[in-house]
Amino acid sequence: MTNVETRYAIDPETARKLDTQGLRDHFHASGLFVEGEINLVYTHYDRLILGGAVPGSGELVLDHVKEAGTPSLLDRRELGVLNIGDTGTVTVAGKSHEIARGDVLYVGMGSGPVTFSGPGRFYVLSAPAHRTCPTKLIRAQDARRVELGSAETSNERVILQFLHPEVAESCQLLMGYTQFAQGSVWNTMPAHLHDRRMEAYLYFELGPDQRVFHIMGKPEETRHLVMANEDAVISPPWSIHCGAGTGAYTFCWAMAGDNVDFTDMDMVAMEDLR
Ligand SMILES: O=C(O)C(=O)C[C@H](O)C(=O)CO
Ligand SMILES: [Zn+2]
Repeated sequence: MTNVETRYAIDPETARKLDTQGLRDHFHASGLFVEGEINLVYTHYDRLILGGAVPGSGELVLDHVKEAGTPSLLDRRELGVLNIGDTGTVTVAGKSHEIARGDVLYVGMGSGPVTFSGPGRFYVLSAPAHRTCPTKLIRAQDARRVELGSAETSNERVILQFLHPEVAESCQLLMGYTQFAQGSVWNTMPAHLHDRRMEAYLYFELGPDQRVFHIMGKPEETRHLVMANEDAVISPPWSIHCGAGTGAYTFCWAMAGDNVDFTDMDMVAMEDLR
């Protein structure tokens, strides 16, 4: 079963007038990971699709998605898959890939239906593509590592880059996840903007009684969204995206838009935040 929810893009002036539920309706997504289901959110920000596939004891096939307007989803799109569960299998074009927790599979445009099986919990991300790049499994140990932050500012962390020009070629998708040193809770602080690219975050490995306070909005007009384990947030191109956890967590970031330049960021000065 594949369920799809559409989220339309809204401008910052509209967003600043929203109450808590309004913000959640537009930017927050929960319940993506349900056994026996593929649950997708189709956002009109750069037409990124994000979602979860949890096959359990059966098999799930990602194929026709009406919202994409093509017979098969990947006819005009590329796909990234991160496994946040136990080792599972993703089969593409007759080839099965064993994906361990923390590995990422890139699937190129035109690959046809994608089949999920085994005890994995698969986070899927798809963006429109204009050419085929090779399907590639990237193990966690082969990701590009960027160490940032410090214990003094509670933001010591390592960014693991999987869909990045130096690791695996893609058309639009950039993707990876960020892990924290023990005791560090702040992600993406100091904050930044990149109006040329939207971003989506999935928070995971968060305890059931813990939450991440995800901060969004224009730097001079911030709001927060309270995120539980396996909740996702859509970050519009005009918004900062950062957060602090009440406990340990990991988050997957993914971007689509004008370029695949991870360092294309406009830093926001602390004194400009409101
Ligand atoms: O911890 C961080 O900082 C990040 O992971 C930043 C995101 O990857 C990002 O916002 C990239 O634009
Ligand atoms: Zn960013």
